[in-house]
Amino acid sequence: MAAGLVRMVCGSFGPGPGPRGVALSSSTAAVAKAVSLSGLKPLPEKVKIVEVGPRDGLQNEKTIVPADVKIRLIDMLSEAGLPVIEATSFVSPKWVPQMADQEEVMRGIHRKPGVSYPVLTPNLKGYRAAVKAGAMEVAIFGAASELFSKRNINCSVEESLQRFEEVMSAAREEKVPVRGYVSCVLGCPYEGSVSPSRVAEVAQRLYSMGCYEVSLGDTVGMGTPGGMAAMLEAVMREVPVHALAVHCHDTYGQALANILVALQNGVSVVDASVAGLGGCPYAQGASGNVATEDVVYMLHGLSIHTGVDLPKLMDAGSYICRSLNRRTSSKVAQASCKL
Ligand SMILES: CC(C)(COP(=O)([O-])OP(=O)([O-])OC[C@H]1O[C@@H](n2cnc3c(N)ncnc32)[C@H](O)[C@@H]1OP(=O)([O-])[O-])[C@@H](O)C(=O)NCCC(=O)NCCSC(=O)C[C@@](C)(O)CC(=O)[O-]
Repeated sequence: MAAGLVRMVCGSFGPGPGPRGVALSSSTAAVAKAVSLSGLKPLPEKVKIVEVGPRDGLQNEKTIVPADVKIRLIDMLSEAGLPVIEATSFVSPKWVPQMADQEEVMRGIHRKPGVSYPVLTPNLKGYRAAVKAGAMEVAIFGAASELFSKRNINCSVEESLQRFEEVMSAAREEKVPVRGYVSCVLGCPYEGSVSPSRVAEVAQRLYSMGCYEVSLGDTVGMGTPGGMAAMLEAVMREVPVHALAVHCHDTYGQALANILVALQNGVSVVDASVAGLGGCPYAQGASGNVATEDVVYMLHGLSIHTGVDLPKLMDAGSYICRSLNRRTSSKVAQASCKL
């Protein structure tokens, strides 16, 4: 594209000056009025974004990303105002070699006060190693699909819940907060459709064993807004909405629409991955998570507070894309000509 045309395209952001200039919409009152006129249900005033790029985003990279790059990425994300950054996972290095440097990463990050750095732990061995490495919060990860559970953590859903009980009991004693994931909430790459009642059952088990939050993962990004609404209706009968998060991959381009439906249902915690990095090693064909930049852009456009500085976030996205020699998957970053 000719340089002049690039400038023209990058300069055309409608009412406000675009992501680099913060003001995306005319005013909070105007947005609130427009939202209510459009018949949308009231949206939360604030959303907590859980940044999963350093873990979910990088775990599937074939070439090992040096620990110092991961550390710099995490530090840039905390500087951008992300309140929760999933830093790494304490899983078997034979299963996920990319996360084998977890101790070095945990040692190297500059912990910003007020920011949480949870890590994935599939079992007690992972939990113990995580705490030893300085983790102050962990996440356990189950699934609503038997076949996915088997491929991902080599056990049935029921066996996984028993392993998680062991983690929970150690975490309770040591006062370590635990987040829970349910994968395949809107479909499974191996089993196809997954019933909302099964998702609700697994979510309820995680919540009742003590997870302070349960993140509902559309692992392969096959869900659509109708499916999200039906699944949430079932889950919200078992788990209070304040304890729910959504974790949407964007394989079919449905992630933002699905997130909006979740917000309309009262969910106020959204997982996302900078630059849209990622994919699950045990979910063939899954693309990355929804890009954090795109989520922030949508939320700020709806006058929803996130505490995230979008230009700084885009710098973090540029940094990791340059390091991986990869084009960003964030539409907002692409439109802003960051890469
Ligand atoms: C769970 C296991 C370990 C079971 O794997 P296994 O082979 O059944 O485990 P095992 O207990 O039989 O042990 C086998 C070996 O692994 C070791 N081991 C055992 N546990 C650990 C541990 N914690 N850390 C390090 N090493 C461990 C253990 O010590 C032993 O070592 P060996 O004697 O052979 O040298 C394995 O299946 C695993 O590590 N899976 C991880 C898979 C993974 O990380 N998947 C991606 C994350 S999930 C995801 O992305 C979805 C999510 C969360 O984002 C939400 C969504 O999108 O839906």
